Amino acid sequence: EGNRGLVKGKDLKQGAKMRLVGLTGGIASGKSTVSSMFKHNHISVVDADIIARDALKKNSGGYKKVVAAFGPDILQDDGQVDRLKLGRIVFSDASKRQLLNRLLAPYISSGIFLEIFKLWIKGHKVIVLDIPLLFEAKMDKWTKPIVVVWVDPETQLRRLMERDNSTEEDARNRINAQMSLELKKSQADIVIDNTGSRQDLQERFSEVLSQVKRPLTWTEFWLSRDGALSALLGVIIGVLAGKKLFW
Ligand SMILES: CC(C)(COP(=O)(O)OP(=O)(O)OC[C@H]1O[C@@H](n2cnc3c(N)ncnc32)[C@H](O)[C@@H]1O)[C@@H](O)C(=O)NCCC(=O)NCCS
Ligand SMILES: Nc1ncnc2c1ncn2[C@@H]1O[C@H](COP(=O)(O)OP(=O)(O)OP(=O)(O)O)[C@@H](O)[C@H]1O
Repeated sequence: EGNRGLVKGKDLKQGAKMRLVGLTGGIASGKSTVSSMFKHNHISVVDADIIARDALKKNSGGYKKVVAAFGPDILQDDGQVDRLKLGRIVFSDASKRQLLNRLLAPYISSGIFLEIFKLWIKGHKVIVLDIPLLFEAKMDKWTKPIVVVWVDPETQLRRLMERDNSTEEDARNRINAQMSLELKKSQADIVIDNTGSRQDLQERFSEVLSQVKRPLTWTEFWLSRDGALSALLGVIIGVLAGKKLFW
């Protein structure tokens, strides 16, 4: 067993296990909506978009790399990154997007692992990872089950344009910057179809919640204390070595 010798007793062994639930989908498919439902049910969520935002904060390591690569044109008067402007650039040009992903990847992945580590230290056993690019960044191998929030393409485009008040062209560019939602759906353990009403979503969510909260099994033992520690060390060493781990 993964945690033999480190903890004694059945309850403590259970306590050493951890379930990392992957939550992903397409842009505007409803991940944040589902993620707040998890939070309302006292399940902790690590939000990759927030970590990515921190990675671009003024004078952070990621900020310096991105400004050096993209030039001061992407800055506002106050020196912060103009996210709308940078978004227009990277969502209409695949090579620039790859460049941005490559520059930010080490900060985002280490930020995600740090958050997981903090929650794990506090004894959280079920942690939801809300990561839009879970598959693209190959982080799906860390998570089980993988929950994909799906919507039909017309609904996705309409909700995206309404939410961001964007043109159809900008919205389509953003959708096309991601792996197709159909492909993500085919790789999911659990699919949440969010094409219907919010009420429909709430009902489907309740079913998913009970699946996510079912007792932890020994198939999850590799994420025990030993497993988590070695994974974390691996990531830290990888990041320090400057390896391209996820992109
Ligand atoms: C380009 C940026 C500045 C645009 O900022 P903006 O505030 O307009 O959008 P926001 O960050 O809220 O992202 C909205 C959605 O866009 C999608 N998205 C963001 N980055 C990417 C990307 N590199 N590739 C594909 N889709 C992306 C996600 O679905 C995300 O939920 C920003 O998205 C960014 O820094 N992206 C690179 C970092 C990244 O990969 N983030 C995704 C987290 S895993
Ligand atoms: N079932 C629903 N009915 C109507 N509107 C919905 C439904 N679910 C979500 N929405 C709305 O659709 C938009 C997209 O949802 P949300 O922001 O949760 O998507 P997201 O997947 O987190 O997007 P992103 O990838 O950009 O972070 C929001 O404006 C949200 O309020």
